[in-house]
Amino acid sequence: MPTDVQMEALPVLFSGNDCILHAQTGSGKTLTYLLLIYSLINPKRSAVQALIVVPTRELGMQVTKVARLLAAARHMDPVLDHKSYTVMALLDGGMLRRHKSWLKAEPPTIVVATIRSLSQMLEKQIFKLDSMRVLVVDEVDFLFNSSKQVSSLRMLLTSYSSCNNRQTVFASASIPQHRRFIHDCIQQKWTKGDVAHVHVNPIKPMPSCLHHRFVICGRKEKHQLLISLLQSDLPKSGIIFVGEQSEKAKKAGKAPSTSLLIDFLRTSYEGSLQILLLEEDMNFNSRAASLSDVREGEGYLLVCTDIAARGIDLPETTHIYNFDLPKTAVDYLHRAGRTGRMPFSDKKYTVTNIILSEERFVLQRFENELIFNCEELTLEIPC
Ligand SMILES: Nc1ncnc2c1ncn2[C@@H]1O[C@H](COP(=O)(O)OP(=O)(O)OP(=O)(O)O)[C@@H](O)[C@H]1O
Repeated sequence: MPTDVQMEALPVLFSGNDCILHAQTGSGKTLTYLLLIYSLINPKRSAVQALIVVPTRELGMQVTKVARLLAAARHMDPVLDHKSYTVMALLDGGMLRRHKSWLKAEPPTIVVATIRSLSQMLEKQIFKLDSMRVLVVDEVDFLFNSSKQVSSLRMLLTSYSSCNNRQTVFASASIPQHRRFIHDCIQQKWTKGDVAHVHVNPIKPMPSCLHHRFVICGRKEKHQLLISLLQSDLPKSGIIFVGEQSEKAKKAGKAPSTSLLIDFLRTSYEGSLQILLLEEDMNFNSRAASLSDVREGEGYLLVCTDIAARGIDLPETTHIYNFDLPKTAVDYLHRAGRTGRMPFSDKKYTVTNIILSEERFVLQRFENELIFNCEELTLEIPC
């Protein structure tokens, strides 16, 4: 059964239009663009026919997994003569040397890539994108906002500007100033002039299955308050978002808040959930290990920075805790959207903000901007 965004976007995509897919977190945008890709590409052609650009290795691994699941299903189709679709993940921290020989020997049908790894391969002319039928940029607003990634993305979009036999899809739950963005897309020829803007729930960007709360406490009480919340909520699995360490604190050799919180939880949390960490400064193998533990484990408490706020799909997550408030309303939207990821479920999921009294106005601003209500919760903090 298609979700709302799939119902609205698939006819547009199947009729050949370029599309800005703008719909709530957890609404099924990934399957939407993958269904377009599988409807157009031909496994008998030996060329890269679809490219999906993602902002992080973690999201890339997830999209690759879904693309491979669909490839396996298509492989069973007798009409296709058992010719298989191949999906290559070209992601930062991957084994680019191994990929090089694979690319030279037999180009994959679909490439899922982070912009840096992709640019390296294109610069060295290891493969070509001349036969590309679909170009997807997932979490497009994040990529345009990222000082490290935006220039390479612009270069890619300009070098492979829109043409008649290629479809372009830009996807995100948040596209700030979307009219301006669409105008730029057409002006710069990143999309065709008749690009469709599929905007689902435009007046309610936040999924309605989320219940938002806040607790006010002093700076030194935050850790203990989190323990009290975990004891009373008994989450099935939860994600705890912590602010990123400032460059100044890094230079001063201070321990990051994530490590301090992990150490605290390992000594003070008495529940049964596995405690895991995901942050930028970990090496890629540890990052991959954390996420695979999350996916295979019984139940988890994932302590992370905003690295896990975009696109990551862990449907078991029942609770989100903002141990530190995010910087912007858009970040709030994406963090909160890591729960409530079962499109047809009528369950409620909880997002809890642990804030200082002086941060109440910031949260209020997010509420106004994203049109949701946050309820105050009072909790006894044990000494
Ligand atoms: N038609 C469907 N029926 C049931 N489940 C679906 C359907 N389409 C997608 N899903 C599931 O919904 C979940 C969310 O989908 P997906 O990750 O594509 O969301 P998204 O819109 O990309 O969210 P985000 O903006 O947070 O990245 C996934 O677990 C996916 O398997």
